[in-house]
Parts: sequence; C-alpha cells; structure tokens
Amino acid sequence: MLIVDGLTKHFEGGKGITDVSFTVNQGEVFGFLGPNGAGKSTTIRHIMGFMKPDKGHVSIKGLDSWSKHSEVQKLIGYLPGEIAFIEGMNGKEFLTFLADMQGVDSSVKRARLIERLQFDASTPIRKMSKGMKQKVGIVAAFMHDPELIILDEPTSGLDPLMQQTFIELVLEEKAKGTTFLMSSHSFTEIERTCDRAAIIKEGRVVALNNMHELQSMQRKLVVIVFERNDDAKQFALTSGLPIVSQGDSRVTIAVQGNYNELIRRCANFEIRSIDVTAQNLEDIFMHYYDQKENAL
Ligand SMILES: Nc1ncnc2c1ncn2[C@@H]1O[C@H](COP(=O)(O)OP(=O)(O)OP(=O)(O)O)[C@@H](O)[C@H]1O
Repeated sequence: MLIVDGLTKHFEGGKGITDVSFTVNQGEVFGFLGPNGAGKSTTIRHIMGFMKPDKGHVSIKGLDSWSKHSEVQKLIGYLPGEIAFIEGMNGKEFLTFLADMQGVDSSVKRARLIERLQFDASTPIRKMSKGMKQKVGIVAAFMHDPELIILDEPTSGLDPLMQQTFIELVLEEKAKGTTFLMSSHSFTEIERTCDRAAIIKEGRVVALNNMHELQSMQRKLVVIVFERNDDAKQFALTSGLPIVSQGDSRVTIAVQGNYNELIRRCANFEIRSIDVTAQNLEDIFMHYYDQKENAL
C-alpha cells in the first residue's frame, strides 16, 4: 500500500531526514515512534506529497506522492500535527467544507463520529479547546472512509477516556481493512493498535519491529520497599539484578523478562511494598540505543 524508499531531505542547519525506508501493507496499522524533532512529521509531509524529497521517493498504491500528489491525497485521510482551520467557522461548517472537497457523502459517518467523540460541533472553532480541535481533525480524517489514514500524533490534547475511544475507532476501522500510519509518543496507544512500528531518531530509522519485539524491549521499573534499611542495602549488593537507584529502605530495579529471578531474590527479605511501573517510550529509546552503542 505504502512504500517509503530512501527518503532524504536536509534542511538548512543540518536537520532533516536521511535514507528513511519502510513499507506499510494493506490493512496494517503501522506506528511511527520517535522523540521530539526526530523527523516524524517531515516524513509524513513527504508521504502526503507536500514536500519534494532531496533523494528517494514515496509511493502509495503505485502512485508517486510528489508527482501525483493530488491523486494520492484523495486516497488518504490525514490528521496533521497542527490543523490549519479556516477563520470564522464552527466545527460543523468546517467539516462540511472538507466533505464537499472530499466529494463523498459522509454525513451519516460524520454524525456518528461526533457522537462517539462527544463534542459540540456547533462551537466556533476559535472558542474550542486543543482537545476539541483535535476531535474535529480526527472526524475529518476518518469520515470519508479513506483507504489509508495518516495521523500525526492523534491523541495529543485528548483526555484518557477519549484516548481509549480513539483506540477503539482505529481498531474498528482496521477490522474493515483500513490501513493506518500514525506517529505517536504514547507506547500504550501504539501497543494497543499497531502491528509493526518504526523507531526514528535524529532523522534515521533505527529500528523496525513487530509489536511483540517492541514489547520485549520495554522494561518494567520495580520499586521495592524493605522493612529494614540494612536489607535494602544487602539486596542491592547481592541480588545481581540491574539496580536503577537505591536509598534508605527503597531499591529500584529494571526488569526485562527476568521476573522469576526477582521473586526468588525478594523471597529472602521482609518486604513492605512493591510497585511496578512501565518504562516510558523515551526510556525505551535510551535503553535501546545504549545497547546498540555498546554492541558496536
Ligand atoms: N521546514 C523546515 N525547515 C527547517 N527545519 C525543519 C523544517 N521542518 C522540520 N525541521 C527540523 O527537522 C527536524 C525534524 O522535525 P519534525 O517536525 O519532522 O520532527 P518530529 O519527529 O515530528 O517531532 P515532534 O515529535 O516534536 O513533532 C527538527 O529539528 C525540525 O526543527
């Protein structure tokens, strides 16, 4: 469905993207992960045909994104990182305006999406919160049943309940065979929706994994509080597990699959509490790159 091949664009000042390549198959949900400024939006703008690459190309259903951009854009539902609204319109008027341009009668689906996302579309856009504007953008990307939906950080500004509704919407469309590419900072969002994901850093794809592989990269941080400070000290010295931090009666360790070992080691001590938190995406990147660099 989508082929990104050797995409390179260098901006003045040395930023940009270099040799970005990946493919997204029909019906697949593909995640695009990376820290701020990694090059996600730049890649997406090339896919949309808004920018001419220095090198490489993008094709969608065999059509070149740059030279055939108007045909390509008809196939896509697109949510940009920052939506450009038209002055003076309310949500409904803006969506009707877009629907006319899309040339598809999407009124039924539009109303359903507005109901699911629970917002008042008759609110003037200039009075809308960031989250409400984001909802208008999501409706615009989904309403005309495009074959490919491209979303640039779709849940930024949405509360946790709406993030959940968004995940459900993606899964429903996926079940119908819609293809997705979405950039995100949220591991949970990517984990719940995507089949595969690429990790981009400093303009280069540094990893391309299926979700199972990505999940196994996610370490858990386990905070153990011991009954006695001495026990905490001894545990830290003798457990052989990777200690992240230690102080008084508290020891934090990073666990990546070695749960049995953790439980065995803890069994010798009086434990007051154990808390487990998942590493955030940024930490996964850091850990992943550290490993890579050490391996080189
Ligand atoms: N038109 C441009 N001219 C010059 N530099 C640019 C331009 N567009 C993007 N950049 C730079 O290229 C780099 C990649 O930006 P991009 O917006 O693609 O990152 P991103 O991964 O989407 O980040 P974020 O998560 O913050 O949205 C950044 O350093 C950015 O400042």
